[in-house]
Amino acid sequence: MTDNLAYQDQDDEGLTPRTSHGTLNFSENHDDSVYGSGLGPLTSNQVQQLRQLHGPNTMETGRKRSWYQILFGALCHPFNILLILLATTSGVTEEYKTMGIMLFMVLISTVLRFHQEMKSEIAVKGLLKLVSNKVIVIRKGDGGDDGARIESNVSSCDLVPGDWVKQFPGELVPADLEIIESKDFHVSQAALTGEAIPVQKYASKSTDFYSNSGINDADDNEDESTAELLTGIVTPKPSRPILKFFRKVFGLPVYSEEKLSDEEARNMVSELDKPQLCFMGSAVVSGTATCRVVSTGSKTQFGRMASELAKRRPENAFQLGVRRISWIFFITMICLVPPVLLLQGFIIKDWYAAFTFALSVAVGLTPEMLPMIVNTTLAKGAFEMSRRHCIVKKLDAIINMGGIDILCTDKTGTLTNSIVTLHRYVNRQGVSSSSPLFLGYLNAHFQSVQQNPLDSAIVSHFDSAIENNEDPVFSTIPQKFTLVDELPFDFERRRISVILEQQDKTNTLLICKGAVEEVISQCTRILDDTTLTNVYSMIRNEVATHPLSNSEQVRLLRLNDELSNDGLRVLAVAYKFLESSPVDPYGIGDEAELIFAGYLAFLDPPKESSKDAIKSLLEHNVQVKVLTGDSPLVCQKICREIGIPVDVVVTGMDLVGMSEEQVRKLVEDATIFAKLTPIQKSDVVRALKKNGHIVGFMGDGINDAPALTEADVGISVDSGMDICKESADIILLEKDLNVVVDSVIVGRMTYGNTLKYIVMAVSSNFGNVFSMLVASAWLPFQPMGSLHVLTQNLLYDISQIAIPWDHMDPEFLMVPHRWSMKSVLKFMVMIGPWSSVFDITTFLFMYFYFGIQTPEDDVGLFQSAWFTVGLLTQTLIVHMIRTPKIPFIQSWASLPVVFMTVFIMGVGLGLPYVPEVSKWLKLEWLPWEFYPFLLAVLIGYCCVAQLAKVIYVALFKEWF
Ligand SMILES: Nc1ncnc2c1ncn2[C@@H]1O[C@H](COP(=O)(O)OP(=O)(O)OP(=O)(O)O)[C@@H](O)[C@H]1O
Ligand SMILES: [Mg+2]
Repeated sequence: MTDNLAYQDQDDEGLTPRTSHGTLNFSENHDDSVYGSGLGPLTSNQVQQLRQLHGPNTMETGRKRSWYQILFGALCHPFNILLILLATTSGVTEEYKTMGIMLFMVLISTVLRFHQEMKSEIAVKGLLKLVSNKVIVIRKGDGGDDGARIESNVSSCDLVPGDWVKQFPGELVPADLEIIESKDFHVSQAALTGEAIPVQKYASKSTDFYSNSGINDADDNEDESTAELLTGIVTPKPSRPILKFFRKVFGLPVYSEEKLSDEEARNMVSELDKPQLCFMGSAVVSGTATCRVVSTGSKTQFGRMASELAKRRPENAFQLGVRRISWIFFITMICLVPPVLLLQGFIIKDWYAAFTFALSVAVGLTPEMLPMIVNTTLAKGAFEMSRRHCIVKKLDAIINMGGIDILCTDKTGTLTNSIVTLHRYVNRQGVSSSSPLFLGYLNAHFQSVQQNPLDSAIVSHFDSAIENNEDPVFSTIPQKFTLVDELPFDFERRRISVILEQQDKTNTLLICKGAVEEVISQCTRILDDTTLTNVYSMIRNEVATHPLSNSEQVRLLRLNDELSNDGLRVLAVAYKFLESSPVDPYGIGDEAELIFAGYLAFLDPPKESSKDAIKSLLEHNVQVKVLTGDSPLVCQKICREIGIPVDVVVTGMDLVGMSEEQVRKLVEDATIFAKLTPIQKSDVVRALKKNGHIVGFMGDGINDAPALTEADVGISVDSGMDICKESADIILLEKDLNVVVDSVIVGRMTYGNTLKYIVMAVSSNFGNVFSMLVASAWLPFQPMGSLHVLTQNLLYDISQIAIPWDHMDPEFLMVPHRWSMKSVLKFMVMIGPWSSVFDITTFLFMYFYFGIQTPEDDVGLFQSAWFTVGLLTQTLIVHMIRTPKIPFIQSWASLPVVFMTVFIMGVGLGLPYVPEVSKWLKLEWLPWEFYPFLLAVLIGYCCVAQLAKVIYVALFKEWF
């Protein structure tokens, strides 16, 4: 009990008074006045009152951000802060013009980033509303406490403490729950503990007491264990308003103010171990349960841990790369500014001017637009994807999407239509027979787990058989049985059984259906179907059966192969009679010595659209591999039809016992992986990743969740299991591979535009560093005034704001791309210094041709000339670097980029001639002799840069 009380002991003052059995939290969570008189399901009135008290069952995590958080994020980037600091320094030294320009840069980068991020946030929020996790809730009807229990499907946000919910495999536990009743109920708490192995949860003795006695009684009860159970329910510290505000602004969860202490963490673990409690964020792996909600939203254990959990997410290569690049810029600046200051100070002997010059060089070397361009490009990518009905949960997943070179996918619904129909039902001889249909129907009808497409197909086929009056006995069937027990489906056994009792209590029947090998392996006899007069004779045990011989087993497997080769998905159906009141509860051990009844064969034809999508993926150099739990033959047939190569087929059995090396080799060659368990699916993805691939995984079933988490990009669909949507990075509103193709292209485009800016910034900065050092060391005057440096920088920044709206060459979009720091550095060294050659040429020209050699000469002309040359070459670099081709001849930038660059070049050329502005900026008229030189420099620069590009591509076989 002390364990649980320990972390209840804190409120704002750390002084939560305890009740006799627990703490205030207990009474807070279970306030009698609103909690209802007992612990049965709630009435709608109670639900309303509880919702007012506890709010919706949501948490302030994830990517939902309000406008001021987005604005704050856009403004408070280290580069902006640096600029604001530099601007403040300029303000202090009364350099108001410099200050104004710096603040204007901050304004542009903030406003643009804010605008694009808001736009994408609104679009994604709108789509996210369409994706909500539903849960079956049991509430009382209008008759108040006496009202009938009504089950309904509600959004998990609508749950309140006290609600009763039903839980099924694949669902996420929607709140902290206490189990009332369960069957083989296993949950994975990996999201909370990192422990992948599912744990069993069941109602404990104390819970039984609790649920039977009603909350008021429980409060008075002496039973310590009940109090212990209840005190496990956490109410976190309410945040102080001021802290709450700042946490909100910083996008941190407002409900968890501090890190858990060791003791708290220990207590939490002991909570997680309790078999009768299930926690939000866990996933139901198998079995079913009826539970009562104990805490919702931020009051759950998950809510409390969310800030800790968020930190666990590792950065991907791209995020890490951008951070490193930012550091490189920063360090370069720190290293360069002091020598520039000293050189200038000693040479021109004006320390004030040297200081302002060094300051503006610092600004010039800061890629202040980097965060704006990266985030705007990503946000724009997310917006583009949202237009294709594709929700990006994590922004950087877009970049990974562009890098995918292998797409693994499940089969049903992705490659095939999700509409499965029951096509044939045959006996051991392959002849149509009602017995497998009849047994299959009972199995599908009585199982409590939500039906999958195969079960739905059986039920709807059976219903239409009743409608068509195919067999009059059919219509009376469900009423003749009651469900006694059930052995739920799992992906290891690949079978599901129900145990039914005939209402006249004559027989107890186990009906098993599942994957062919897995069912036949449990059969010892086979139904002699020829003696069947009507299906009742079978369940009355009036039909002959005979032992299943080895040769007959082989024949059955051959029949399965024949059906599978026709593209049919086959399930085997078997049954047996059981003792009606066994000593031990029914269990998986009862699935033995079964009587084989026949096959059900389903039609699940390939999707028309997937053929084009596969072709397009292959054209875009994305290999497609199918990872399925289904049989290899059906999968091969479908793959052949839609154009996936089927050279090497691997099954789950092949992988068992293989070394990591062998698996890594095998996964390269094979395209079809059949009969995989969920863990094997994720093993295959991991092996591919280890081989150096960027792997996308698309799936929608509970068995796909581990692989979705493992993959670089997990893709799921709105109609998929909750756990899949939770594990995925990208959710599609329609399960269509063509949307994946579009997303890959958007990803590559986004990556290209981001990288374009990064390599432009690194290479032009690298060149500038050289030019500045040479100029400072050589010239006895400033090569450019600080105001010139800043204005040039500002104009250059403006010319680049259209980059997120640029396009990439079609060739670039045809291949996957991945972040490589090495490439960026190579680029910087190989391409960067060329601009310095032309800067130094300009110095020489001004020095010798115009004779500007001492501070007494026309320094203003020198500065104006370098201002113009620097601005024009820098702006041209946008066109040079965006493509490995010849700009304007082989490849054009998008209209916004062309417009912005031409506009800025025009402004640069015109500025010296605008009377007031040129005076303000200290720019001078340039004589006509300068212009032929300028033209020669620009042409020379383009030629040299093009040559450098050709050499670079020839050497490294890549262009970023
Ligand atoms: N409702 C069911 N009843 C009995 N057996 C089932 C049922 N659902 C699936 N199985 C068996 O388990 C096997 C694996 O399940 P399933 O086909 O759903 O795996 P999967 O990997 O999700 O396949 P896919 O790639 O087609 O989505 C199936 O081939 C089938 O034999
Ligand atoms: Mg599936």
